[in-house]
Formats: sequence, C-alpha cells, structure tokens
Amino acid sequence: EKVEITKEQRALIKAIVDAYNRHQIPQDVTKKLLQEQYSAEENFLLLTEVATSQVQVLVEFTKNIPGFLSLDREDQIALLKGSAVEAMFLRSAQVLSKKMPNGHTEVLEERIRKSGMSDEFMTPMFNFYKSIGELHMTPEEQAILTTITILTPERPYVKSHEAVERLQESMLDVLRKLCVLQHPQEPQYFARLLGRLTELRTLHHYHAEMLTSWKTNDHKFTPLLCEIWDVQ
Ligand SMILES: CC(C)c1onc(-c2c(Cl)cccc2Cl)c1COc1ccc(-c2ccc3[nH]c(C(=O)O)cc3c2)cc1
Repeated sequence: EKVEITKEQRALIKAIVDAYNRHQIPQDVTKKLLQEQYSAEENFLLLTEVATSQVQVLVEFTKNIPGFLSLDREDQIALLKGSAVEAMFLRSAQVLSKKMPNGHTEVLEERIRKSGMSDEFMTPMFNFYKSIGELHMTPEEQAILTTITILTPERPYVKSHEAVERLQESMLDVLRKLCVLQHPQEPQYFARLLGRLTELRTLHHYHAEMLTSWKTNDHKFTPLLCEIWDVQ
C-alpha cells in the first residue's frame, strides 16, 4: 500500500534531525585526537575525554526528543544510563564509516585499536563499524535509529514501560516509512537496521566486560562516565 509520512511525523523527524545535528562534540575536543602521542595510556585518556564530551552531547540531544521530558524523571535517567554505550557506538560508527565531513576517522580508529582493549572485543566492534558503514544510512535514519535506541523500554529500572514503548513505537513507525521511501530498491532495509540494534545489545555486554578489564588495569574514568556506567 502507499506509504505516507504524516505532517506530524515530518515535524517529529525535523525536531530529531535538527537536535542530532545541533548537538555535536566541540571541535577543540575532537581536534585533540590529532595530537602526536599514540601510547596506550594517551589513547585511553583521549578516548575518555571524547566519550565524556559525547555523553554530555547525548544528554542534551535526548532532552530534545519529543515526549522524553514528559517521562518520569527516574525513567529518563534509566534510559540515558541504559543507552549511552549503544548511542556512542552509533555516533562513533558515523565517524569511522567516514560519514562525518570533518571526522577524524583514521586517528580515531588508531586510538581505539591501541587503547588497551582486548582483541576478543576489538573484532566484533570493528565488524559492527563495517556493517554500519555498508548500510549507507541517511542522516535522518542515523538520528531516528539513535532515538529508538534511547527509547528502549527494556532497560534496567525503567518503571513506566508502556509510556516509553509508546514513544519508541511512534519512532519505529517513522523509521519504517523512511526506509521504504528512501531505499525502495531494498525492501529488507528496515529489517537490516533493526538487526543493527540487536548487534548493539551484544556490544553493550562486551563493553561491560571491557570496563571491568580496564578497571582491573587501574584505568581511570571521569566522574560523569563513572556515574553513567556505574563504575567504581
Ligand atoms: C571511556 C573510553 C575509553 C571508552 O570506553 N568505551 C568506549 C567506546 C568505544 Cl571504544 C567504542 C564505542 C562506544 C564506546 Cl562507549 C570509549 C570511547 O568512546 C567513544 C569514542 C569516540 C566517540 C566519538 C563520537 C563522535 C565523534 N566525532 C568525532 C569527530 O572527529 O568529529 C570524533 C568522535 C568520537 C565517542 C565515544
């Protein structure tokens, strides 16, 4: 049947995409990725700084998701804590698949590869980056997929499951229509995007182990990352 994006859905897409483009890591932070030192310690420190800045950006973006601020306050925190890692995988994937005009793709990849993380985690991580790159997502799809990840009702400690589910479902409907309209030659494209969300959950589990291994090697995180990842 004819797929039609309603006026309300167009407004929803515009609000999300504008917020997604407005909230970016400041240049002075990402520029540091270009500095000379490439030791494992230096790479870890830089990635920690960029991740901390990305979390701040993520919080600001999330506040612009229509309906998010109307959720129970504790649920807002639960959604942010539960989705931060996955949202950062999606954001860093944009940079590493050269989707960012001034993205520091090469140096970012180098620093991630040499940041003291175990190889068992490195392979699935870079397979994910490759699979995201192959999708050639439009900016709208990137922004809406990140929003869908944030509005996942099954995160730990979420109380009003239905309220979050309603918001996520309206986002899923928008993404489904966008995929049909923007990838007419790929009827399975929407299903492939949702498959990436499943892969993100797996990476999220790997990430928890990675944090533990970094901690045992006495790596330090910033207060914001400790808070959002329940570290220390
Ligand atoms: C705390 C640090 C060591 C960390 O722990 N896990 C991860 C971690 C890892 Cl590796 C992988 C995936 C997720 C996490 Cl959460 C990280 C580093 O996390 C990030 C790495 C890069 C970026 C990021 C986002 C947007 C960007 N734009 C630009 C630009 O140049 O414009 C650079 C850039 C970098 C964000 C988080």
